[in-house]
Amino acid sequence: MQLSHPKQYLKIEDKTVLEHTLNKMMRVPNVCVIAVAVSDSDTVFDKLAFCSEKLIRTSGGKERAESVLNALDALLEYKPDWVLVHDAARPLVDVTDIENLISHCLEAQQGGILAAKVKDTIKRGSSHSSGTVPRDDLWQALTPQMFPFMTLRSALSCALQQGVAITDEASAMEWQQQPVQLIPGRTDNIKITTPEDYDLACFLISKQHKRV
Ligand SMILES: Nc1ccn([C@@H]2O[C@H](COP(=O)(O)OP(=O)(O)OP(=O)(O)O)[C@@H](O)[C@H]2O)c(=O)n1
Ligand SMILES: C[C@](O)(CO)[C@H](O)COP(=O)(O)O
Repeated sequence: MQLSHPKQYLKIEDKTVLEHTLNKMMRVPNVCVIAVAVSDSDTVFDKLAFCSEKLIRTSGGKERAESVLNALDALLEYKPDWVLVHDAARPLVDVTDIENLISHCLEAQQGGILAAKVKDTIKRGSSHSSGTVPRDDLWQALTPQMFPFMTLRSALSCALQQGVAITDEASAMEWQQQPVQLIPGRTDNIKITTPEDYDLACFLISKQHKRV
């Protein structure tokens, strides 16, 4: 985003991206505790006006997987059976989608992720296309991603120790041959990565607020 401050503190309407995201997670009845991985040098988080005893602050890591592992370590004392991992940069997530993910995982007793079927024609190449990729079984991984707590912790910890590339929790579970259900989620659950995503997120949040 080429910003001077972390993108989770960009304002959308009267709140930061992070507050919008956390408000969504706090509305999910099954969520008992939320660990937020925040850089140790961050001075903004503690000034945000969250009034929830559900929230705990943990240290962020250099990579996403390290942040997640730190957060899982902080949750150990609560002895959770399951955990949902969500990107701060996805404030548009739909609470009904999260509840649907939770139901599927609990019913099947298997982990799963919100995901969206790829709907565009996909090309392979750098400056020129070297071909079109069949997309019948291609999905875009979204978050939250929900897994049995101890299995995820051990998969992430082994993957980090062995230098395996982990861009989401599902990749650590796949590497350990653990099942990952693909649960269709709304495609407007976008990750704010570029300035265009931010503009779209502002528009979508105002639309969501008009619906509620
Ligand atoms: N060291 C890191 C990096 C990322 N994340 C989390 O991973 C999510 C997805 O990462 P992404 O936003 O794609 O990556 P960043 O490195 O945060 O951002 P950017 O690509 O815009 O630089 C973020 O919302 C954040 O919640 C994290 O916890 N710790
Ligand atoms: C978890 C994720 O948002 C799923 O789409 C994504 O993998 C985050 O990874 P990034 O490499 O930080 O974009």
